Amino acid sequence: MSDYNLSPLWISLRIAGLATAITFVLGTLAAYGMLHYRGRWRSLIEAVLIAPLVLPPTVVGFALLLVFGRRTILGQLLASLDLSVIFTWYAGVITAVVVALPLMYRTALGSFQQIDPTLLAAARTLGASGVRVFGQVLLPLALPGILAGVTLSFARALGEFGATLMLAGNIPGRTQTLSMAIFFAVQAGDMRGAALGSALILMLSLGVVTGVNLWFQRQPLQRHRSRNPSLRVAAVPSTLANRDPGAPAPRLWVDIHKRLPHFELRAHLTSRGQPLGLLGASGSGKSLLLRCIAGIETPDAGRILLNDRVLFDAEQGIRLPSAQRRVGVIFQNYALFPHLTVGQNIAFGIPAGLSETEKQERIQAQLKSIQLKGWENRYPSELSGGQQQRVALARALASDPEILLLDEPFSALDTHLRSHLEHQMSEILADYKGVTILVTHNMEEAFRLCEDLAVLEHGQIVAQTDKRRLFEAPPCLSIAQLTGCKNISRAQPLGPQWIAALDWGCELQIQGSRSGEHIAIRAHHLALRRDGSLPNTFPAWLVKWSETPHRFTLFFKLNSPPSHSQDYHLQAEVLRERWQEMQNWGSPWWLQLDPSHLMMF
Ligand SMILES: Nc1ncnc2c1ncn2[C@@H]1O[C@H](COP(=O)(O)OP(=O)(O)OP(=O)(O)O)[C@@H](O)[C@H]1O
Repeated sequence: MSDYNLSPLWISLRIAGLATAITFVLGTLAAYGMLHYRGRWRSLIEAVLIAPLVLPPTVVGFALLLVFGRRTILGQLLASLDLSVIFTWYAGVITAVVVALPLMYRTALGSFQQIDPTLLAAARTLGASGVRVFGQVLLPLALPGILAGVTLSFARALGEFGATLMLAGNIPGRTQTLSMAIFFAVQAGDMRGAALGSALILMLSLGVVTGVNLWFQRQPLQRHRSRNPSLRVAAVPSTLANRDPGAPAPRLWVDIHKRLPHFELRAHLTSRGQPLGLLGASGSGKSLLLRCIAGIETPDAGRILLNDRVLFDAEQGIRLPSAQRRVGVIFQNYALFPHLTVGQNIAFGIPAGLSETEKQERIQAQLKSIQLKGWENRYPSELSGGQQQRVALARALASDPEILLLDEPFSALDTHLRSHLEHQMSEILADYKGVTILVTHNMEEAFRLCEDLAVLEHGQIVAQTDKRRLFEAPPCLSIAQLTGCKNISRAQPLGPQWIAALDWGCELQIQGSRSGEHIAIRAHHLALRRDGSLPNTFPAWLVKWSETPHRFTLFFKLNSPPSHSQDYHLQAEVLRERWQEMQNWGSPWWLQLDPSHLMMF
């Protein structure tokens, strides 16, 4: 070993080291650029970036000679500056970058694509610029893939032979790398030299790969230990402080149109400062509407106004980016940054310009308000679903948003936690003075948390009104169903104030002059009587029942006994205690459809 010329080793390390650094920068930037680029040149650009991986090294070398050769334009330009690339170690760096770049690019792109896009959207809604999203969210989350790319690039650069030989030549002591030294040692019959060179390359490549793997295996532990920010614990007032009580109520005005390949959203919505519940069947466009308001999606036409600001105006070409909209979004999966602690997650959205002390005060105030004081150094993976939801709420509120968009925030929680967190949420929302929109499937939840309700159906807002009004007088059949009405029958007019309920097999007296094709009554409005003396009262046979801890749902058939378990007309809901009294009355019961509770559609 002592007489082995080590210059190829140093040249290889110098070339591979510099090439890896350049490849890392170019590869990750190219991957970031291509992550969002959907233009028509995408396939061609990808093909060019990947080509060196699939082309023979001699072809790559020849192509580089055509670019950097002494007779080319670039070569002559360099010569006029007394510079030359070919037959220098820089040529080795250039070829190593070209052949390693596809590996770095592909691995980085693959890692970026694995990252939940909601995390990036969340970062943008919290006011982060593109550079910050890249540096603080995308890059750290893609770190395993990026490191794999760096390792592969280093190994590839270290082993590059054919293209380097063509561009840099084999000049001992200047451009001769280990790979070349091995090749020429074999040619010269120096098997011992070739074996030593090969062993060096093997040790270097395996050493780097193993070293990176070992470092990375220790990483989760290191993260939890070393990244604990020195968050100062101090008793501070809540930052959810009420805004000026005399301030005008916050307002949102939305009138937008967005066309997707299989869906069209045409939504007109206003919010007058009270929490607004957004109801609608699955796929009706609720999340899409929120994403348009947050600036994650861009409508094709229309306007979005928030207080005195225009967030979007297609005609005037105004498209305020998410980061400038001052929206706080609670995503369905909460979208907490997994590589940041609870404290760092909350700090992410705090507007720039505050001093470190003010920042810490705001974090502590948020932690206090969500009852997670002392949890600032935990990672999201160490929290329960309910705790994650609260951190997401605190993170959104810490960014001081003018509007809070909550996309089914309780959907991932069990019933007990749901009601507990709903209570906490209602207290926080009561203090929050911005616009709130809550998307939910749960009618009762919407009723408890919101004052106004809007209903979205097939991409259109079909109703927006005070919650009580929506339940008492649903404007259409689908809203009656959506708000929990279980008894619906086709209707046929019989005369003034009389209709035939075709599916219930009875004739009913109705109030006023309302007409329609359907008649409906809510299950809790059906009344059980001892006799048929009141209007719209019919003999009813009990077909079956289902029970919850406090209520019974009773399935009745009117006017004749049932023939099977599906042979029923109406569902009535009664409290358990009341049913225990009534069940002794004996069959048939008398069921009253009070005219004042009948709804026509
Ligand atoms: N990026 C997209 N590209 C194409 N179609 C989309 C896209 N985003 C949403 N859609 C379609 O738009 C419609 C509305 O989706 P959206 O997620 O808003 O529904 P939703 O009412 O929130 O449903 P859920 O209650 O199930 O979450 C769906 O039919 C969906 O397939």
